[in-house]
Amino acid sequence: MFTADHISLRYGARPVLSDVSLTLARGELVIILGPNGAGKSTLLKVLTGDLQPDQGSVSFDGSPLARIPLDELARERAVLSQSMGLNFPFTVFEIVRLGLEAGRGSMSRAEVLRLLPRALKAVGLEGFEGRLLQQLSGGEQQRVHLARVLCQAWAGKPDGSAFLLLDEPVSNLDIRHQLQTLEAVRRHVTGGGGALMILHDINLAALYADRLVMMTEGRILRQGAPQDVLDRSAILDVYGVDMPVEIARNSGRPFALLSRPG
Ligand SMILES: Nc1ncnc2c1ncn2[C@@H]1O[C@H](COP(=O)(O)OP(=O)(O)OP(=O)(O)O)[C@@H](O)[C@H]1O
Repeated sequence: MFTADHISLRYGARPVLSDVSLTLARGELVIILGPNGAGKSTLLKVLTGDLQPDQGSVSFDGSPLARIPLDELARERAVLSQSMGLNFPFTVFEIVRLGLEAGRGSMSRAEVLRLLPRALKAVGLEGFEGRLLQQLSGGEQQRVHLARVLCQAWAGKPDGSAFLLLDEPVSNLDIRHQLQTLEAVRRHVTGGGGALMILHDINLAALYADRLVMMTEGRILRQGAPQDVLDRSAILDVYGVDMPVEIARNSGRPFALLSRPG
């Protein structure tokens, strides 16, 4: 379990996170919503250990995050960042295998290699193994990285208990692949893992989250079950956009209606 306790962080003089507390348990899918610049990615980077908070602490399964060796951490949680910055002529197979290598613990090389086709299938990229990453579309590239992250999580914890920490994992995907990706994350969580995602689509977040976290200006405004968190006034507060919220008959989940401002 991840526990972030009273986190504050500044970039130079600018406060970016102010007294943020958040937990993430196995068996739970937590989705962070909030406007550009709210501090969502910064919070995720604090949870991954990439950024150190100025105040507060992060622990994983009761140990301070900073005390956990990086190779062990790589088996406990797999991270999808917003930008990958990979400019080498790697094939899809090579990229996804990076995840296997990062996560590989006690599993044999042959065992982990069997995870690769499963991950490519989960993101709808069967048959893409030999293609060069640079020659794929933006959405296809994003799905390759998702497959890499899934492989890392599965290889790291063969019992399915690893955590996925995903920064806007569906930002380039069409609706079918958005749903396919979120279903893969949901399956991971149902199988005993944990997942934290940053999304911008309010309705997609409300449909999939066990817990929604609404951030604005470096703070958590509300968190809880989607039906408890998502309402017209919260959306107005956070985004400055008036969106009536109804309950969808097919899912029983809240959904926000879009209309032109003014
Ligand atoms: N390396 C940095 N140095 C200085 N300021 C930064 C840095 N990274 C981010 N910021 C600032 O910190 C604030 C929070 O950034 P962050 O990336 O966490 O926002 P976000 O909620 O993830 O936004 P988005 O939805 O646009 O991805 C922003 O105001 C941003 O300009």
